[in-house]
Amino acid sequence: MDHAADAHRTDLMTITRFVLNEQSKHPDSRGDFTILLSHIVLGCKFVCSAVNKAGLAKLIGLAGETNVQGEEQKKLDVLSNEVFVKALISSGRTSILVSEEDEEATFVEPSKRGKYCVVFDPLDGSSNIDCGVSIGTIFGIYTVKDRENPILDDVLKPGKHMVAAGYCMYGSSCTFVLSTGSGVNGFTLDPSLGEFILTHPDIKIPKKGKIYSVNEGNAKNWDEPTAKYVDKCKFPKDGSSPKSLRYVGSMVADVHRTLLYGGIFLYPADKKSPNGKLRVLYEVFPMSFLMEQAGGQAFTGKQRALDLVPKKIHERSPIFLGSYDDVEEIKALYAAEGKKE
Ligand SMILES: O=P(O)(O)OC[C@H]1O[C@](O)(COP(=O)(O)O)[C@@H](O)[C@@H]1O
Ligand SMILES: [Mg+2]
Ligand SMILES: [Mg+2]
Repeated sequence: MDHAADAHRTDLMTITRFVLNEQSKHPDSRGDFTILLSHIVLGCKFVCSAVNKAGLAKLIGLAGETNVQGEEQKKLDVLSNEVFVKALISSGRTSILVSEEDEEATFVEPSKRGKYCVVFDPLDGSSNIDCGVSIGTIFGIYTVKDRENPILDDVLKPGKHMVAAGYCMYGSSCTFVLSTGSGVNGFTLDPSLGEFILTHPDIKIPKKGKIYSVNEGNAKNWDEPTAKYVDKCKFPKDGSSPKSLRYVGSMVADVHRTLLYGGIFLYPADKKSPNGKLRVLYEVFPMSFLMEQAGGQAFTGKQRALDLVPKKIHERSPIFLGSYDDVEEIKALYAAEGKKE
């Protein structure tokens, strides 16, 4: 690194500095959230490094092992889960953890408890892990009502009650996107500094987009409003240009592109999966929270996604999210369908 040329970079807005600035706006804050977030960020850096080395894992091992010949490698999603569970518990700021990888919620032992509950998908986009395509981590944060007595209802709450949500995308660059309920900000990892730097301040999703994103291989089983909507994207009758189709198959990557370029991401219900595929607590809610904070919308086919009240921690829901006007269109189609019934 050319230190003289890089001297000016010390005034960069790192994620820690950003969150400390936010914290200073709340005089009664004791820094618990800042500490929790720094542990999440550390987990993301660790997973980012493991993802970058994934193709070499058979040779050099993951998690810093140097000679693992003959030893079975940990799968990346299992490793990521361990990383986040440890990072979150050691923050001393959590009481309940819900991970996609664990059947049951984890209740943190009393001596390590704190005021937050974290729901997370440690590695999202599992079908893309082995071919080096973008994957990510998704998280949402609630507060616990009574720290002495955390209960499952502390996390079985509508997404609108989250105090923060975000994701980290392990792609051509490592990008961390965060909302604490007052807008959305994006940070990019500078590998030479090991710091996330604010690169996308105050992200606003375009009001209308030119891209739709869906697994069209499921079209045969879609309901009528979804089928009609996708047909309109391809054969618009109002003289506008057809939308482009982009589908990575990693929610983090598909939602990140939707957030920056505009458009709509759909994972609808179908005849085979009446509740869709994506999980309410750690996929649908955090992404819906970010979309609304960026000026977009998130809809389940029946209601505002953030109003859903989950009954189980791994519950699923159909989801349509993205640019305000594009989601308005699909809402109108579902409303018209409802009137027919
Ligand atoms: O392969 P499909 O059916 O299109 O599903 C893709 C969706 O499944 C997911 O991979 C599910 O997440 P996990 O990989 O965390 O299980 C999403 O990231 C993505 O949006
Ligand atoms: Mg996922
Ligand atoms: Mg996952």
